[in-house]
Amino acid sequence: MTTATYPELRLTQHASGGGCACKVPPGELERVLGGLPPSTHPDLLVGIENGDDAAAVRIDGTRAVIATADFFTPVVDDPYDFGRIAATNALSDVYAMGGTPLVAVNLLAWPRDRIPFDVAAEVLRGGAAVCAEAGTVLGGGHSVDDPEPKYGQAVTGIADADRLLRNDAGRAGLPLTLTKPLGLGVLNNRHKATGERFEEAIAVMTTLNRDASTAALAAGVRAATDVTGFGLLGHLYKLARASGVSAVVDSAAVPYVGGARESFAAGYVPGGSRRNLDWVRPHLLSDVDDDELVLLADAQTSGGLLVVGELPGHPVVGELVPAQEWTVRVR
Ligand SMILES: Nc1ncnc2c1ncn2[C@@H]1O[C@H](COP(=O)(O)OP(=O)(O)OP(=O)(O)O)[C@@H](O)[C@H]1O
Ligand SMILES: [Mg+2]
Repeated sequence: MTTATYPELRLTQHASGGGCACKVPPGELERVLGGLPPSTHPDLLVGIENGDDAAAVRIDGTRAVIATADFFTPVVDDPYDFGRIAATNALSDVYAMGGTPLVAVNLLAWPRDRIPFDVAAEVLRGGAAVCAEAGTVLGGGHSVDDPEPKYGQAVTGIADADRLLRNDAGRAGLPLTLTKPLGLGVLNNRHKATGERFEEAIAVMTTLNRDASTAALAAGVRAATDVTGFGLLGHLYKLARASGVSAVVDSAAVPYVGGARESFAAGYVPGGSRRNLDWVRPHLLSDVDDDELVLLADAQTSGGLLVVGELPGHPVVGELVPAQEWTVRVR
């Protein structure tokens, strides 16, 4: 079964949001999670206090289990690509903690009365292809009827308990490296509006963060996060805040997927990107205009790793500095 069987089908038209841009706004999420009782279990190495990428639980003297779940509405029309992107994004949070994903289970929601359920098979096939590439066992899943299609995975991984890539381990004086270009939210927004296909964006969103994670661990990196729905500025703000430092971004050094700037200038921008900027703005000092800031806050789907340290082959986009009255500066 392929999209050729349903040539008119446009998955993105069946969802209000799309991809990581459909995440709950960061400020609201933190307010609600703040009401949860804190976990004091002695083996919990990383919980929800700093909004890190996944939970980490020590299981013996050296190892930690990494647990995470991610699912969202279609970010592209092609069901196979949607499956690949959602799975790549779900595995990413394990890589962002410095872990190896061992087993994934599918999370599927489908409006069976509006989209043939056969199409869901294509989504699942895309997710399975990514797990095969990652060497992750796909071990089952859960499926529900839902007014909007959604897909993702819950992923369990393993990591060296003393070598996690945490978002609270950033130190002043260290460079910031970004392993994928930005602009994915802008291009996904244009794809949803026009149906145009952006091959480079799909290639970026289906690239595993595995190699970047392995390179970061080999380089002795201690702090990293993945850049997803809250954008570079949002995730960098969270990392700097959790680490008790401030961060400087060199806007000219930040890479973008081809066509992103033109698409932004033409008015394609997800609502989530502006919300991200609004959230960070009280903690921001900027030498650049608002358009540049919205691009830097663009809600990414299956974005790259933001690494505190240098990685060969990837651009340094800024640095961490001692804490200032602002948390993020863009120059
Ligand atoms: N419903 C929830 N209950 C408990 N914790 C939650 C819930 N939703 C989100 N969180 C926690 O809030 C933090 C931020 O979540 P968020 O989804 O932005 O991060 P993430 O897992 O890194 O996602 P992404 O796939 O975008 O990288 C994480 O620590 C996550 O575990
Ligand atoms: Mg994450």
